[in-house]
This record gives sequence, structure tokens and C-alpha cells, in this order.
Amino acid sequence: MSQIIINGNGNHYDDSHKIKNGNSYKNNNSSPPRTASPIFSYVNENYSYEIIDNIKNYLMARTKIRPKIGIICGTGLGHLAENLTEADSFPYEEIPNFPVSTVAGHAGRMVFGYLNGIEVMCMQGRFHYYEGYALSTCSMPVRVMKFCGCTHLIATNAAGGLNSSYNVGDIMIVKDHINIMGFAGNSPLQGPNDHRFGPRFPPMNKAYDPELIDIALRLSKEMKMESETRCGVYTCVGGPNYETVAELRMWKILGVDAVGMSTVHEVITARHCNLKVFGFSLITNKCETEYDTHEETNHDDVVTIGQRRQAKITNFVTRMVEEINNLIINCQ
Ligand SMILES: O=P(O)(O)O[C@H]1O[C@H](CO)[C@@H](O)[C@H]1O
Ligand code: HPA
Repeated sequence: MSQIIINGNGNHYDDSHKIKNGNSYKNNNSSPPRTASPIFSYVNENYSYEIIDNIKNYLMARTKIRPKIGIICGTGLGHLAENLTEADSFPYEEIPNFPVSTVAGHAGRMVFGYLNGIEVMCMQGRFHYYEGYALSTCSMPVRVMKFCGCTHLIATNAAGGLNSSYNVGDIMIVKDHINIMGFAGNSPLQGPNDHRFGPRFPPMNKAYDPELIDIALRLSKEMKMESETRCGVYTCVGGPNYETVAELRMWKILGVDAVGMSTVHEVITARHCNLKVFGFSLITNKCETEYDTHEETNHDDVVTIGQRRQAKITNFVTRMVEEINNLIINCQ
């Protein structure tokens, strides 16, 4: 039975028709124009098991890459995907039932390819709650990654450094998160649970895989990045406004080291479907916790710092992908 759902660009699609007629954008860097007005729906859309399976079928029919590792590129970090060889690139607009990216610094493509010879799939641009999408929609592509065969997720983001010892340009390996939006009852797993995705009540105490954290810390030494590598607690705020001084001070007391507007719901969704997760933040700005400053956080700076750190981030992720691939091979 065909199901009518509402795509992120506000159009109604019959999903069976779209899948039959969809085109792939193979090795093509030019995306069709993006709409700047996604449907504003905080209500969980019904991305059923069958719809995710259809998206997976659409992608798998158009690429020979069979990834075990999925990567989400944060703001300004999309260059990662440009390092993939033999790449098959799918603009989100072309993927049936997919939302569209509307944020500067997020290209809006799913890219499959080889990173240093290892098959990966890469979200070059993610979805945020402040764009008007439900948390479950923001993290829906993580389930697509699982269906495409991924066992591991690398989630990257740009974040403000709240820990006063952090510097702009540091990499913070995420050891844990505080789900501030969850405190208000908002979760990507809200609503009926389809046990084929995962359990109703997934544990979250090892959300960020301890073995992968150890590997990343070792790599940072080997790569002589120790002085600019941190390990801390991330939180996701709803955005799109940056935080007030009082809010930041409160989160500091709660143990937050870095603040962003993503990742937490993706990681919850990943753990729900049993993906192993590695996450890191690029510290793109210092959080302003004093009133007597003229500094203001702005998105252009966030994107610029991401671009400046391109080479370091790409090397780091490439090494992590190699290490994760070794773990996967050793488990077979
Ligand atoms: O988390 P990513 O997507 O890296 O982006 C971060 O940067 C943007 C704010 O400048 C927000 O979208 C925030 O979440
Ligand atoms: N706050 C929230 N999100 C962010 C920030 C910040 O300071 N920097 C980059 N993303």
C-alpha cells in the first residue's frame, strides 16, 4: 500500500511513485535549489519501518558502496565528505521522503564512498530541531544508516566551549551528554515504539562507546594533538538563538563542557538501534559567561572555524575510521 507523507519541502509525495521515478546524482556536486521553508512540524512524523526500508532500498540500488560506518558532518565540517573517493552523492531533495537541509554550512547530501579505502556513508549536513523538524525527523537518517548496514556512527558537531579551559579549535571527544531537551519531555523516541528498530526503554549509560573514546585519546597522542584534544560532556539546546549568560552558568554548574544544537537525539536514536557511537565537537567559539564582554557568538564564525580546521578534522576522522574498521574486521 502506498503511503502519502509530507516531505520536508512541504510537498505531498506518494512514496511508491517517488521511489520509482527518483534520480540519483552520481558524482555530481551541484544540488538542485533548496527550499528555505520546510514544513514546521514538531509533531513526530511517521517514519515507519517500511518508509526507512524504502529509503534504504532507494540508496542501495544506486550505489555499490556497502558501508559499516556512518558519519554525520557538523556545521562547517562537510569537507569530510569531499575526501571520499568513487563517491555517489544523493542530494536530500532527491531521496524519497527525506527532509531538506536549510542551514548555512550544511550542503544537504548523503554521500557514499571510500575514505582511505574504507566504505562509509556520510551525511553532508544534518537536520536540526530549530529548522522546524521533529527530533524524530532530525535523527531519522541514523536509522537509514543502520538499514544500509552500518554498525558504527561517528557524529561530529560544532559547539561552544563552556569549560573555561577549552580553546577555539579544540576537539572535544564526547564522553557523555546531558539531554536538556529530554528534561522537557522531548525525545526522538517519543510515540509508539516499533521494536524492530529497538527496545522501548534503551539504556544510555554507555551512549558513547568507551573503547572508541580510548582509541581516540590514543590517536590524539599519536597525531600530536594531545594539547588540543579534550574529553567532555556535550549538551544540545533547541536553538536557534545562542544562550544567555544565566543559562550558560547554570549548565556549567550541571557539568556541561560544550553546547550545541544537535547530536544528542541522533545518538539516542543510534543507541536505540544498537549502533556503536563515537562523537566529537569542534569548539568553534567560547561560550560567553560574563556580562561585561563585547564578544557575541555568531554562525559565520562557527562555519569559518570549521573550515580552518578542515585538515585536522579530516585526518582525525580518517584515522578513527581505520581503527573502527579494524575492530569490525577483528569481530568477524
Ligand atoms: O551541531 P552542528 O550541526 O554542527 O551545528 C552547530 O552550529 C550551529 C550554530 O552555529 C547550530 O546548528 C549548532 O548545532
Ligand atoms: N551554542 C550553541 N550551539 C553552538 C554554539 C554555541 O555557542 N557554537 C556552535 N554551535
